[in-house]
Amino acid sequence: MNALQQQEQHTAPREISSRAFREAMSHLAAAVNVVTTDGPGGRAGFTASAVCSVTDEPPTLLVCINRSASAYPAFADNETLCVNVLSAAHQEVSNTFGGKTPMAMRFDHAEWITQDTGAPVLADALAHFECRVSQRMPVGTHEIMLCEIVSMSTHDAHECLLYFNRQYHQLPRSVASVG
Ligand SMILES: NC(=O)c1ccc[n+]([C@@H]2O[C@H](COP(=O)([O-])OP(=O)(O)OC[C@H]3O[C@@H](n4cnc5c(N)ncnc54)[C@H](O)[C@@H]3O)[C@@H](O)[C@H]2O)c1
Ligand SMILES: Cc1cc2c(cc1C)N(C[C@H](O)[C@H](O)[C@H](O)COP(=O)(O)O)c1[nH]c(=O)[nH]c(=O)c1N2
Repeated sequence: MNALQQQEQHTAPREISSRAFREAMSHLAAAVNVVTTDGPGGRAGFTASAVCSVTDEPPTLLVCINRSASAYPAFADNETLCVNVLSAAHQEVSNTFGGKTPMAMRFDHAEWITQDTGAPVLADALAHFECRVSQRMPVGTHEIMLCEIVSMSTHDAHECLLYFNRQYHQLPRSVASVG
Protein backbone atom coordinates (compact mmCIF):
# COMPACT_ATOMS: atom_id res chain seq x y z
CA MET A 1 0.00 0.00 0.00
CA ASN A 2 1.45 3.40 -0.98
CA ALA A 3 1.35 6.56 1.15
CA LEU A 4 -1.71 8.01 -0.65
CA GLN A 5 -3.70 4.80 -0.17
CA GLN A 6 -2.72 4.77 3.51
CA GLN A 7 -3.93 8.37 3.88
CA GLU A 8 -7.24 7.55 2.14
CA GLN A 9 -7.76 4.69 4.56
CA HIS A 10 -7.67 7.21 7.42
CA THR A 11 -9.83 9.88 5.74
CA ALA A 12 -12.50 7.77 3.96
CA PRO A 13 -15.96 8.80 5.29
CA ARG A 14 -17.29 5.97 7.43
CA GLU A 15 -18.72 5.43 10.88
CA ILE A 16 -16.13 6.17 13.57
CA SER A 17 -16.67 4.07 16.68
CA SER A 18 -16.47 5.53 20.17
CA ARG A 19 -13.64 3.09 20.89
CA ALA A 20 -11.62 4.20 17.84
CA PHE A 21 -12.20 7.87 18.71
CA ARG A 22 -11.01 7.34 22.30
CA GLU A 23 -7.98 5.43 21.08
CA ALA A 24 -7.04 8.35 18.81
CA MET A 25 -7.76 10.85 21.61
CA SER A 26 -5.41 8.97 23.92
CA HIS A 27 -2.64 10.41 21.73
CA LEU A 28 -3.51 13.99 22.75
CA ALA A 29 -1.70 15.12 25.92
CA ALA A 30 -3.92 17.27 28.13
CA ALA A 31 -3.64 19.34 31.28
CA VAL A 32 -5.61 17.92 34.20
CA ASN A 33 -8.13 20.07 36.06
CA VAL A 34 -10.65 19.63 38.85
CA VAL A 35 -13.75 21.69 38.09
CA THR A 36 -15.81 22.56 41.17
CA THR A 37 -19.09 24.27 41.91
CA ASP A 38 -21.33 25.25 44.84
CA GLY A 39 -24.70 26.94 45.11
CA PRO A 40 -28.40 25.97 45.08
CA GLY A 41 -27.50 22.65 43.37
CA GLY A 42 -24.99 21.77 46.07
CA ARG A 43 -21.21 21.31 46.14
CA ALA A 44 -19.65 19.07 43.50
CA GLY A 45 -16.52 18.54 41.44
CA PHE A 46 -15.07 16.32 38.73
CA THR A 47 -11.75 15.78 36.99
CA ALA A 48 -11.70 17.30 33.51
CA SER A 49 -9.26 17.31 30.62
CA ALA A 50 -11.81 18.87 28.24
CA VAL A 51 -11.05 22.48 29.23
CA CYS A 52 -9.68 25.15 26.93
CA SER A 53 -9.36 28.87 26.34
CA VAL A 54 -11.99 30.32 23.96
CA THR A 55 -11.43 34.10 23.78
CA ASP A 56 -9.64 36.78 25.80
CA GLU A 57 -12.38 39.38 25.11
CA PRO A 58 -14.18 38.67 27.39
CA PRO A 59 -11.79 36.15 29.02
CA THR A 60 -13.64 32.87 28.55
CA LEU A 61 -12.97 29.15 29.01
CA LEU A 62 -15.00 26.17 27.93
CA VAL A 63 -15.55 23.05 30.01
CA CYS A 64 -17.18 19.83 28.70
CA ILE A 65 -19.08 17.72 31.24
CA ASN A 66 -20.71 14.34 30.67
CA ARG A 67 -24.42 14.70 31.54
CA SER A 68 -24.36 11.23 33.13
CA ALA A 69 -21.66 12.24 35.65
CA SER A 70 -22.72 12.33 39.32
CA ALA A 71 -21.50 15.95 39.41
CA TYR A 72 -23.71 17.08 36.52
CA PRO A 73 -26.96 17.96 38.38
CA ALA A 74 -25.07 20.42 40.59
CA PHE A 75 -23.36 22.04 37.59
CA ALA A 76 -26.71 22.26 35.80
CA ASP A 77 -28.31 24.10 38.75
CA ASN A 78 -25.43 26.38 39.77
CA GLU A 79 -24.37 29.52 37.91
CA THR A 80 -20.69 29.54 38.87
CA LEU A 81 -17.75 27.14 38.82
CA CYS A 82 -13.99 27.07 39.38
CA VAL A 83 -11.42 25.47 37.08
CA ASN A 84 -8.53 24.31 39.29
CA VAL A 85 -5.43 23.44 37.23
CA LEU A 86 -3.60 20.56 38.89
CA SER A 87 0.12 20.42 39.60
CA ALA A 88 2.20 17.24 39.69
CA ALA A 89 1.49 17.02 43.44
CA HIS A 90 -2.25 16.57 42.79
CA GLN A 91 -2.41 13.14 41.16
CA GLU A 92 -4.43 11.71 44.07
CA VAL A 93 -6.78 14.70 43.91
CA SER A 94 -7.35 13.86 40.25
CA ASN A 95 -8.08 10.22 41.08
CA THR A 96 -10.51 11.20 43.83
CA PHE A 97 -12.51 13.51 41.55
CA GLY A 98 -12.23 11.25 38.49
CA GLY A 99 -13.31 7.99 40.09
CA LYS A 100 -16.43 6.78 41.77
CA THR A 101 -15.73 8.47 45.12
CA PRO A 102 -18.96 9.76 46.76
CA MET A 103 -19.27 13.52 46.28
CA ALA A 104 -19.30 14.24 50.03
CA MET A 105 -15.84 12.63 50.42
CA ARG A 106 -14.12 14.19 47.40
CA PHE A 107 -13.20 17.42 49.18
CA ASP A 108 -11.67 15.68 52.25
CA HIS A 109 -8.10 15.21 51.05
CA ALA A 110 -6.92 18.68 49.98
CA GLU A 111 -7.27 22.28 51.19
CA TRP A 112 -10.25 24.07 49.64
CA ILE A 113 -11.04 27.75 50.16
CA THR A 114 -13.96 29.98 49.22
CA GLN A 115 -13.32 33.29 47.48
CA ASP A 116 -15.46 35.26 44.99
CA THR A 117 -18.11 32.91 43.57
CA GLY A 118 -18.51 30.30 46.32
CA ALA A 119 -17.08 27.54 44.11
CA PRO A 120 -14.32 25.64 45.97
CA VAL A 121 -10.81 26.86 45.10
CA LEU A 122 -7.91 24.40 45.53
CA ALA A 123 -5.50 26.35 47.74
CA ASP A 124 -2.30 25.29 45.95
CA ALA A 125 -3.62 24.90 42.40
CA LEU A 126 -1.16 25.71 39.61
CA ALA A 127 -3.81 28.17 38.49
CA HIS A 128 -7.46 28.71 39.28
CA PHE A 129 -10.21 30.42 37.30
CA GLU A 130 -13.45 31.32 39.05
CA CYS A 131 -16.16 31.71 36.44
CA ARG A 132 -19.79 32.55 35.73
CA VAL A 133 -21.36 30.14 33.25
CA SER A 134 -22.53 32.36 30.37
CA GLN A 135 -23.82 29.78 27.85
CA ARG A 136 -24.57 26.06 27.78
CA MET A 137 -24.80 23.77 24.76
CA PRO A 138 -25.67 20.05 24.75
CA VAL A 139 -23.52 18.02 22.32
CA GLY A 140 -24.02 14.25 22.28
CA THR A 141 -23.45 12.85 25.78
CA HIS A 142 -21.87 16.08 27.04
CA GLU A 143 -22.70 19.70 27.82
CA ILE A 144 -20.32 22.47 26.80
CA MET A 145 -20.25 25.21 29.43
CA LEU A 146 -18.88 28.58 28.31
CA CYS A 147 -17.41 30.23 31.37
CA GLU A 148 -16.57 33.94 31.79
CA ILE A 149 -13.71 34.52 34.20
CA VAL A 150 -14.59 36.41 37.39
CA SER A 151 -11.23 36.09 39.16
CA MET A 152 -8.10 33.96 38.95
CA SER A 153 -4.64 33.31 40.38
CA THR A 154 -1.47 31.42 39.46
CA HIS A 155 1.36 29.73 41.34
CA ASP A 156 4.69 29.46 39.52
CA ALA A 157 6.55 27.02 41.76
CA HIS A 158 5.10 23.70 40.58
CA GLU A 159 5.49 21.09 37.92
CA CYS A 160 2.30 20.50 35.96
CA LEU A 161 0.26 17.30 35.69
CA LEU A 162 -0.44 15.92 32.22
CA TYR A 163 -2.63 13.03 31.04
CA PHE A 164 -1.28 11.20 27.98
CA ASN A 165 -1.62 7.62 26.73
CA ARG A 166 -4.06 6.92 29.63
CA GLN A 167 -1.37 7.73 32.20
CA TYR A 168 -0.29 10.69 34.30
CA HIS A 169 2.96 12.48 33.47
CA GLN A 170 4.79 15.34 35.15
CA LEU A 171 6.18 18.28 33.21
CA PRO A 172 8.71 20.61 34.87
CA ARG A 173 8.24 24.37 34.50
CA SER A 174 11.50 24.62 32.57
CA VAL A 175 13.38 21.85 30.77
CA ALA A 176 17.12 22.14 30.14
CA SER A 177 17.68 22.79 26.41
CA VAL A 178 19.41 20.08 24.38
CA GLY A 179 22.67 20.78 22.52
N1 LIG B 1 -13.97 14.29 27.86
C1 LIG B 1 -14.33 13.31 28.70
O1 LIG B 1 -15.49 13.14 29.01
C2 LIG B 1 -13.26 12.41 29.28
C3 LIG B 1 -11.90 12.69 29.08
C4 LIG B 1 -10.97 11.82 29.66
C5 LIG B 1 -11.40 10.77 30.44
N2 LIG B 1 -12.74 10.57 30.62
C6 LIG B 1 -13.22 9.44 31.48
O2 LIG B 1 -12.14 8.78 32.10
C7 LIG B 1 -12.12 7.39 31.69
C8 LIG B 1 -10.69 6.91 31.48
O3 LIG B 1 -10.12 7.63 30.37
P1 LIG B 1 -8.80 7.15 29.68
O4 LIG B 1 -8.18 8.34 28.98
O5 LIG B 1 -7.95 6.47 30.67
O6 LIG B 1 -9.25 6.04 28.63
P2 LIG B 1 -10.33 6.06 27.45
O7 LIG B 1 -9.86 5.09 26.44
O8 LIG B 1 -11.70 5.88 27.97
O9 LIG B 1 -10.24 7.56 26.83
C9 LIG B 1 -9.17 7.98 25.99
C10 LIG B 1 -9.38 9.44 25.66
O10 LIG B 1 -10.61 9.59 24.96
C11 LIG B 1 -11.29 10.78 25.36
N3 LIG B 1 -12.56 10.39 25.99
C12 LIG B 1 -12.78 9.38 26.87
N4 LIG B 1 -14.08 9.30 27.17
C13 LIG B 1 -14.69 10.29 26.48
C14 LIG B 1 -16.02 10.72 26.37
N5 LIG B 1 -17.01 10.11 27.03
N6 LIG B 1 -16.29 11.77 25.58
C15 LIG B 1 -15.31 12.39 24.88
N7 LIG B 1 -14.02 12.03 24.94
C16 LIG B 1 -13.73 11.00 25.74
C17 LIG B 1 -10.36 11.48 26.31
O11 LIG B 1 -9.53 12.36 25.57
C18 LIG B 1 -9.56 10.33 26.88
O12 LIG B 1 -8.31 10.73 27.42
C19 LIG B 1 -12.97 7.37 30.43
O13 LIG B 1 -13.53 6.13 30.18
C20 LIG B 1 -13.98 8.44 30.68
O14 LIG B 1 -15.03 7.91 31.48
C21 LIG B 1 -13.66 11.36 30.07
C1 LIG C 1 -7.81 12.35 33.47
C2 LIG C 1 -9.32 12.43 33.41
C3 LIG C 1 -9.92 13.39 32.62
C4 LIG C 1 -11.31 13.47 32.55
C5 LIG C 1 -12.12 12.57 33.28
C6 LIG C 1 -11.51 11.60 34.10
C7 LIG C 1 -10.13 11.53 34.17
C8 LIG C 1 -9.50 10.50 35.09
N1 LIG C 1 -13.51 12.69 33.20
C9 LIG C 1 -14.39 11.78 33.95
C10 LIG C 1 -14.93 12.43 35.22
O1 LIG C 1 -13.91 12.97 36.00
C11 LIG C 1 -15.69 11.37 36.08
O2 LIG C 1 -14.82 10.36 36.45
C12 LIG C 1 -16.81 10.73 35.34
O3 LIG C 1 -17.68 11.78 34.94
C13 LIG C 1 -17.60 9.74 36.25
O4 LIG C 1 -17.80 10.35 37.48
P1 LIG C 1 -18.90 9.89 38.56
O5 LIG C 1 -18.43 8.61 39.16
O6 LIG C 1 -20.20 9.78 37.81
O7 LIG C 1 -18.90 11.00 39.55
C14 LIG C 1 -14.09 13.69 32.47
N2 LIG C 1 -15.44 13.83 32.42
C15 LIG C 1 -16.01 14.85 31.74
O8 LIG C 1 -17.24 14.98 31.72
N3 LIG C 1 -15.22 15.76 31.07
C16 LIG C 1 -13.86 15.67 31.05
O9 LIG C 1 -13.18 16.52 30.46
C17 LIG C 1 -13.26 14.60 31.76
N4 LIG C 1 -11.90 14.44 31.77
